[in-house]
Amino acid sequence: MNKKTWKTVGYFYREVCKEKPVYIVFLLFAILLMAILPFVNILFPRYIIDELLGQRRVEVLARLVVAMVILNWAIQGLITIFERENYKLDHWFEQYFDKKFVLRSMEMDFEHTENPEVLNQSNKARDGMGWYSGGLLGLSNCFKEIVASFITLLGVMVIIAGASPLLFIIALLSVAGGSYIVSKMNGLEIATFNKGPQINRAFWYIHDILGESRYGKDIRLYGAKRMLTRKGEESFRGLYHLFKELEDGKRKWGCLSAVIAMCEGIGIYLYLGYLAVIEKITIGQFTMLITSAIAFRTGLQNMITQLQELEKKTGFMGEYITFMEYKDAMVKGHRKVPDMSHPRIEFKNVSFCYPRTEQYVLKNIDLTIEPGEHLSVVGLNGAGKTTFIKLLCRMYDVTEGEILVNGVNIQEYEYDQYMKLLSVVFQDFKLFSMSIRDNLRMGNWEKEAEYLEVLCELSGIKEKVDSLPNGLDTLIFKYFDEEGIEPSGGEQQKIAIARAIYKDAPVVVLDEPTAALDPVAEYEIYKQFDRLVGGKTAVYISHRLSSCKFCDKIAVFAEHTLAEYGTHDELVKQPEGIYAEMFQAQAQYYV
Ligand SMILES: Nc1ncnc2c1ncn2[C@@H]1O[C@H](COP(=O)(O)OP(=O)(O)OP(=O)(O)O)[C@@H](O)[C@H]1O
Repeated sequence: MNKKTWKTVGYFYREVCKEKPVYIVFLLFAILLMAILPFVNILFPRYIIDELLGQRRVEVLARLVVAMVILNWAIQGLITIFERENYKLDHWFEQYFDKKFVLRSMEMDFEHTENPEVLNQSNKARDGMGWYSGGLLGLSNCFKEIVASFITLLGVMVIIAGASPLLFIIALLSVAGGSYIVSKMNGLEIATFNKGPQINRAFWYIHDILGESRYGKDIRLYGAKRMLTRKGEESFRGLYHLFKELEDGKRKWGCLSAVIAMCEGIGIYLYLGYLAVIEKITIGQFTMLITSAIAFRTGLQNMITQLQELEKKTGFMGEYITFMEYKDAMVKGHRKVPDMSHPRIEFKNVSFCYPRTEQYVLKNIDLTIEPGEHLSVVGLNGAGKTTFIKLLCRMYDVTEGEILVNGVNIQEYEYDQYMKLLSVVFQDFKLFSMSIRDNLRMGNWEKEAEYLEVLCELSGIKEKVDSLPNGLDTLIFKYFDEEGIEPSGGEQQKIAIARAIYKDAPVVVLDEPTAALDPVAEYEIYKQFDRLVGGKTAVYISHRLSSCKFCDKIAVFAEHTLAEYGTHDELVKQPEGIYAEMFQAQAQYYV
């Protein structure tokens, strides 16, 4: 067994001991009983047969048969009870490890979620804990077989030792052949597992697209049917070939294994039959030795197979550990965030390039957002406006410089507490296929129900909600419920704005919040802006420069840097200014 096997076994059983130590107790009892059971069926028949061929005492025979049946029944029954208890716990652990996996996926550095290597590893982790290994149940079954086989082997060896070393040699040769075959089969499975994730991800990507109605329009309008079908077929073919290779290989080695077992059986019967014919052993001993030789062979073969299986399974399950232990690069602060209703935000000489890229997306940004100030961020596409917000939200750490909130580098703050300072609506916000109420509350039940009503009114979705028979309890999208709604882009944006306001954080960031709104709704949002964000600090990214008018300051991003900064009145007067030019360009269509 290699180091990875030990590490994986240690990792999982440490968790078991920590969470449900009784699991180990049941496992040990089951192992002990499994080891004892074969001896009942090896020893009793010998005495029964010898009694039948010898004195034929009915009373002795009856006692032997009853004892054998009761022992078999009792041991088997106890094994079933312990296994049933462990089976229940296995399910508990299946959920436990899955929950840890899901939590890790949600808590890991955001940049990992954009890294194909991590995404492949995540797939490997999930597959590795699934049918490839059978999870903890698979691991425990391996253990049970290994330890029980080992104990049985020791006993059987004592029985056979008195008979003949030739029996050992025949069984050992057969086991050696069998083990070689198992190692070949395991190699095939490992190769399949390693090649699987890329093909799997491509295959499921196409499936997920087809399962989401929002892709339906583009698929039809752009005639994407052929392209997607082709790509789906390609990845399906890839998967088919992968598994066909595996099954063909396993079948070939399986046939060879059957031939070896058959040769061994013939060898043992011929040899022990010869000893019985020349009366070197009794018929009872013949039966016992045949059963012992078979138990020895199957025990040893089983032990070796399960050891190889353990190595293979822990290899698969080790992928889960690799995923769980992915190093987070972002600084983890531990400073408590003080109660702050009016934070002051400072970008100090901040530069940034995205992970695995070398080009700076933001360069030397110096900017202060005063408490309660409303800042409008404008600029051409790709200038770095959203990136500026992502840095404030700690989706990435800055490459150079620092961001301070109330004089403290945001990296020093405890992450979850820091997140409570921010209510953000990104351009690519996502609503969940849950009720409107759940989408607004996001598990936060502190606010009064009436507050939701007010919010719906402010963000302009009240009319829509009131028109629905189930009101706020209507499901968004139709994934789960025919009566779910498919909100328009603008309606979705209004719900997203309401969700951000519901969070009631001291800093509100809206990235293109009105892009999908009609002019009336947009006007309403502008009009309600002060009521929506109140005296909170707010950052407002928009290409519609009319929105800048109700902001205190405007930051103009160009060529990845802060090109202009000031009030609307100041910037609009700069003759060569970018802002003045953009404002004029938009304004001319309205005169
Ligand atoms: N995850 C990422 N990895 C690498 N580069 C990225 C990533 N996200 C954005 N970029 C690049 O960073 C640059 C700035 O993008 P950003 O989204 O900040 O621009 P923006 O000013 O908000 O643009 P828009 O007005 O179009 O929304 C772009 O060139 C973009 O391609």
